[in-house]
Amino acid sequence: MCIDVQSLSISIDKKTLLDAVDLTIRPNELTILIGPNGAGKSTLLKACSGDMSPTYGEILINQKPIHSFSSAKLAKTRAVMTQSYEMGFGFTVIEIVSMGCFTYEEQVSQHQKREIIRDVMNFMEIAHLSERNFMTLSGGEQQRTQLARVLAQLWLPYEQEEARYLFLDEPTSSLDVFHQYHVLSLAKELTKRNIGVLAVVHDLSLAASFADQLVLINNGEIITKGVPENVLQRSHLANVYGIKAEYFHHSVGAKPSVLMDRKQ
Ligand SMILES: Nc1ncnc2c1ncn2[C@@H]1O[C@H](COP(=O)(O)OP(=O)(O)OP(=O)(O)O)[C@@H](O)[C@H]1O
Repeated sequence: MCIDVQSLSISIDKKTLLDAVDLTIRPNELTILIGPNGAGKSTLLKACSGDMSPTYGEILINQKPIHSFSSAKLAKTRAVMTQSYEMGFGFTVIEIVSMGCFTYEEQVSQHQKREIIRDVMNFMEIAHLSERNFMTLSGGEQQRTQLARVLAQLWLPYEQEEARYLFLDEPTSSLDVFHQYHVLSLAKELTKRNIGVLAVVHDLSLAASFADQLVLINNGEIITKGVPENVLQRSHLANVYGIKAEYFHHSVGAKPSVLMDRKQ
């Protein structure tokens, strides 16, 4: 069980967005995509979640081609948080979170759905915002609301033993330091429920602290992938970001970090 991306290429109007990408996204792992602006991270996330079609190559979810999934089956198999929240207009927080329950069928009672909504709102610390209009929230509050919505979609264990997946495009971009760690800790926690998580994160230290698999992308290609200490080598950081920086992990209990040289 995994998402298997094989020789994936995507081109639009003669521009190559992704070029021969191979990647495995495993349940029980947090995979983090890093890379400069315009590298192709969101495009790869959209392709893996079924929101964008390959020009070449194949994406298998749990051994089945992604294009063979009905939209209902896809919605039960994966949840997606994108960078834009076009659906927020005119809704309260609790209404938005409730939208995450659309995949649950008759066997889930209204009472159970209310419990799911309550639990995910508590989890994301937005219960006090329940009746607020989404458009009046701060950027961080909006992000936590959208996260609660996608969590609601995957909150109940799946009846079959199929792996599921969560896609998060820059889930920490508007969050303060506490909530950045909270959200990635939560993503990591979800991997223990047979869920594979793919997230785009710009902060290299944050990515290094949480990723089981780190994937460095530039110009639509995977430059390297693996454990953070191998990916975040000085030469890779220099070539891809044009920065002088070093990966540090001082002791087992401490989080790793990527430190920039004083002189660039
Ligand atoms: N629909 C599209 N049509 C044409 N070009 C596109 C389209 N979508 C994305 N691109 C281009 O493809 C490249 C990769 O975009 P993508 O959004 O995947 O980058 P990213 O790594 O997520 O960047 P960022 O960190 O800035 O969010 C960019 O140059 C972008 O302008």
